[in-house]
Amino acid sequence: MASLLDEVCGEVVERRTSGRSRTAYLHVNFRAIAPLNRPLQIEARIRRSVGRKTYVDATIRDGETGLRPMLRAST
Ligand SMILES: CCCCCCCCCC(=O)SCCNC(=O)CCNC(=O)[C@H](O)C(C)(C)COP(=O)(O)OP(=O)(O)OC[C@H]1O[C@@H](n2cnc3c(N)ncnc32)[C@H](O)[C@@H]1OP(=O)(O)O
Repeated sequence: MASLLDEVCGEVVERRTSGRSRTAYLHVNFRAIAPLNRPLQIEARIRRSVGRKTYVDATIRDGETGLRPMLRAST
């Protein structure tokens, strides 16, 4: 789950900013148990950019219910 969040955050930064990037830190909050064998909904948004640093927030939700996030991450 943490790797998924890292990947999606990296992808958003790659698409929205110029140049190569890499994760400096990844903070993950596990808020609920993520179900197996069900689709997941993963969302990542750039929170702010300061110089060459980009801050990203991401969530993973149940892909069928879309209810409150099971995981939250910030990078
Ligand atoms: C289609 C494409 C899809 C792409 C998906 C890709 C998924 C991406 C997943 C990954 O990124 S995997 C790679 C995992 N990451 C790494 O391997 C990074 C390893 N670490 C580094 O390369 C360096 O430590 C890093 C570039 C992050 C920072 O080195 P620098 O020499 O640039 O840092 P420097 O010491 O000059 O500090 C610059 C600023 O960053 C801050 N900083 C550095 N490391 C930090 C850190 N770890 N956490 C928080 N802040 C950090 C530091 O405080 C400072 O802040 P200020 O400018 O405000 O003073």
